[in-house]
Formats: sequence, structure tokens, C-alpha cells
Amino acid sequence: MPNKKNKNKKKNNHHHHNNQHQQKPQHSQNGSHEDEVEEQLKNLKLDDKKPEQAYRVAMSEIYGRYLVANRDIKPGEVLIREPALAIGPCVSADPVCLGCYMPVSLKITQYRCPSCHWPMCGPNCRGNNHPKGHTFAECDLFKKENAAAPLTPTASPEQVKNLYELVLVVRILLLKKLHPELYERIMIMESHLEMRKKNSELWSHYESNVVTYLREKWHLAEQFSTEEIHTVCGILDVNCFEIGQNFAKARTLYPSAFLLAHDCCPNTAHTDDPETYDIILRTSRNVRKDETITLSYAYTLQGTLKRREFMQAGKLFWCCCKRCSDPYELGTDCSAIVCAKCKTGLIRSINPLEQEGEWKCDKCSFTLTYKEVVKLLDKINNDLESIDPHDVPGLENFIKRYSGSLGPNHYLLLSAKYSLCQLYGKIEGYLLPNLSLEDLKRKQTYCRDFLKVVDILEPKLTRLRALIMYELHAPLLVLAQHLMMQKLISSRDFQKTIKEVIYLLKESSMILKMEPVGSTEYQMALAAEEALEKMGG
Ligand SMILES: C[S@@+](CC[C@H](N)C(=O)[O-])C[C@H]1O[C@@H](n2cnc3c(N)ncnc32)[C@H](O)[C@@H]1O
Repeated sequence: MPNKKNKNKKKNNHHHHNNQHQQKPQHSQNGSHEDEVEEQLKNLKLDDKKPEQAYRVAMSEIYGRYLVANRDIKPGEVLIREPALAIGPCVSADPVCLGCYMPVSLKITQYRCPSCHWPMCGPNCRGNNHPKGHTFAECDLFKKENAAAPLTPTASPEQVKNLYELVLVVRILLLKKLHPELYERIMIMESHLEMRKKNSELWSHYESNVVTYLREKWHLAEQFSTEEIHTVCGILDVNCFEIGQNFAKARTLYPSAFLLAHDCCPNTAHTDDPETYDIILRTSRNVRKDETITLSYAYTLQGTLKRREFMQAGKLFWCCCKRCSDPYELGTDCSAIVCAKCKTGLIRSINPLEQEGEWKCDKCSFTLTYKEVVKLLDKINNDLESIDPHDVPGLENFIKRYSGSLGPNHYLLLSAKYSLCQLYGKIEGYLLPNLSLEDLKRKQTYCRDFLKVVDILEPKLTRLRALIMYELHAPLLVLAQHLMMQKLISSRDFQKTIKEVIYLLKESSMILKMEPVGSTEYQMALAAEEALEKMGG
């Protein structure tokens, strides 16, 4: 569902839901709303809620069930830490080990499970015969049905993706008999089955790729009905988290985190334990009593048009959060396009909640239709995606090419800038000691451009903000040292910069230290601490 900035605005974010989200809860015909919520709560089987529990479950017409703060909550408080009910590989053409979700290949030399022949990382994989990995039950089924047969070295990406899509569905279905209590906890999740039935493209994909495949090819028709399998597919689409550290990639369902409502400028951030796959969900900023607790199901550094489309396609709702309702996206202006006619104005959606509505220049009368905007964005996005992610000149060229047609904070420009922030100083040919002054300045500018937006969209205690602050400290320090040596800045200005470097390192290490031990982010927190020590900060 998951994953990322006007300081004055931060304060206003506490009540960032529009009235639509706070509509009066729906009343059932036979009982009161309280009875209904009570019943839902019972069904949820969440751990006993102590009075000091930070949140409670509420229900509304818009959100369905969702979590609300029971009291004021400070930034960084852990609200949820819980193990997954089910875990499996993502729907992806990149094969992973069924035990630990690390990348594997389909080469002839790749280790495979001796029994079912599915690729695994090795004979000692910690997830072998493990409830959170490759179990005996699934191995038996895969062996009997020769399920891994299509995973040959010449398998097409499509074939690989289609097969990996089935694994978690099967794992959940197998729980029905083996761990009915877990199955029951999954089955109370929203599947949007009725809405999915009406979406013929979506329905027929699952009907042929999953339902028919499992019932006919893997002979599961007697055990599971068509509706049951479609329900599991819906539950996964709507509720699963994509997790993983250090190259592992998996998708998971969690018993209470699934209840979190979405917001495009959320008030929590989550991470996962690389050993246990537990989810750890923290508040990223102050949350007031009775405020909705939210996380972002979409990538926050994308424009409203694309985020809303993503949510509608997978989660089957049109987001109407404060950011989505605002043509200026909370002041970030990260969707604005330069007007091709007057060349000075910026074009924005007139009403972003009207998905297919018109876009208009703020200086002249020029307008763009929804289709024209989509076409333009798709073209530029394809251009960006065709650049090798390590190609510094390619990314620089992209920024040059589109700076005249996209607004200064446009998310596609920010995406290229973010990549460059991470490449300058880190990759061969661009290592920190060899960086030119120009490149150092570029890294610094891109970090600042990016941080300005992150400070609004993912403020305070968020990983993305910490990562970019860490990246920013290096060019600042090296540039200041250079300028000082050349006597091009006063010692006062030098001290000022050093103060900022210390602030950046402290802030980023404090945030990244909240990440689990063993994650790359935690490693970075240690590196930031080391840098601080060297500076005597
Ligand atoms: C992961 S589930 C959250 C739990 C769900 N509300 C329930 O009762 O099971 C995601 C679903 O919740 C609803 N939802 C979450 N955030 C929403 C939002 N900002 N606006 C409208 N619906 C939302 C949508 O129906 C979405 O498909």
C-alpha cells in the first residue's frame, strides 16, 4: 500500500480531511451505528484495546472501517507492531525465492526446491518449511501439479508474473483447512467483490489467470469456489502491503494495519522487520485526538491525476483528500505544466476531483483536455523510464529537455532529481572526492528542491526526508570546506554551513535509527552518527 513536504502548512495538516471524509456514519436499518461498530470490532479480533490504546476502530460511509486517534499522539510513537497473517511473493516478472523473497534467477544453475522444483535461494534458506515461507503444504501441491514447470530459463516475463501471482492466493486458500483462524481473519477484509464484478477487464483477468488456472490446472475446483478465489484476489488487491528490505520483496496482509485509511499526505509511516516481516507503523507527525490515522497507499511523489488513477484501479475508490482536492497540491505545485502557448503561465487541473476535467493556464486562456495531459505525461514518463537509472548525463539531459515544459516542482523532474541526488557521490566516475564543484552544486540544489516538496508531502519523521537530508549534508560540507580553503567565504558563513550539516546529520540519524536493525536505512543512520562524531557534533 503502501510508501513520500512550508512549515506553516505542517500545522494545518492535522485536520486535512475534507468534510466528505467526516460525513455522518451510516446507520444500519435494524441496529444503531454503535451496535454495528461493536459487531465489527468483535469480528476484527484485534488485541484487547486498553483505555490508553492510541487508536480505535470507527466506520464511515466513505472509508468503511478505519482507525482514529483516541488521544493526541506524538510523532514517532509506534501504533502498530504485528506479524503478517499471510506473506508471499509480489506479482512480478522478477522471480524471488519462495522462502525468503530474495531475487533468484531461472537459469539452469539456480538452486531449486528438490521436491517441487520452484527456484529457491539455496538449501539452507531460512524460509524453507517455514510458515512465513515455502511450506510443506504448498510444496506438495506444487509438486503434484508440476506447478514450477513454466519457470524455465526461457520463460517470458509474462509467464513468470502470472505464476508468481498465484503463490500468495494459494497460500491463503490453503490456510482455510490448515489454519482456519487465520483464514477467518483474512476473510473479514474488504474485497470489493461486487465492484470488481462490474469491472469486466479486471474480472476477466482474474477469472482466466487465477480462478480458472487454480480450479482447472491445479485441480482445486472441489475445494474452492470461483467466488472464494475471486474474494481472495480482491482482498489481496485492496489490503496487501508491499514490503522487503535489502533486496527482498514480498506482499503481506496484517491483522489490524489493513484498517488504515489512505491519505495522499498521511500522518504515519511504516517499515518492516527484515527477519520477521512484522509491520512497524509509527506516527510521522503530531496526530490530534479524533483525527483519522492515515497512510498512503500510493507513491506520494506522483501527481494527483496518476495517484487517483492508481487508487481507483487497485483499491476501487477515488481519493478526495485535501491534497487531491487542491490544484496546487498543498502548495507543492508538483503537477503543474508550463503553458505551451504563452510559455509563462502554468497549466493545472481546474478541479482535480473531476478526473477527466479540463486543465487551464493561469496566465492565458489556453486549456488542455484530460486526454492531452495524459498523453503528454505518458510520453515524458516513458522517456524517463527509458533512461538507465545509473546514467547521470542521461538524467541531466532529461531535466534540461523538460524544464521548459514542466513546472519547476513537477514530480517527473523531481523523480530525475532524486535519482541524481543519490548518484552524485556514490557511483563510479562520480565518487565524492572526484566530484566537480558544478556537480557538487547540482547535488546540493537537487537535494534542496526535493526536500522542499518532501517537507510538505511527507513531513517530519519520514524515511524519504531523512534519506535526502543525509544526501544533502555531503555536498554542503565539501563545498564549504573548498570555499573556506580558497578564502571565498567568511568563517561566519562557514560556521553557519557546519551548523546546518550537523542539523541534517542529527535529524536524519534520529529518523533512520527508527528503522529495523539490519536495514540499509539503519546502516545509513550509523554512517550519519559516525560523520557527526568526526565533526565533533
Ligand atoms: C485497506 S482497506 C481499508 C479498510 C477498509 N476500510 C475496510 O473496512 O476493510 C482499503 C479500502 O478502504 C476504503 N478507503 C480507504 N481510504 C479511503 C479514502 N481515503 N477514501 C475513500 N475510501 C477509502 C476503500 O474502500 C479502500 O478500498
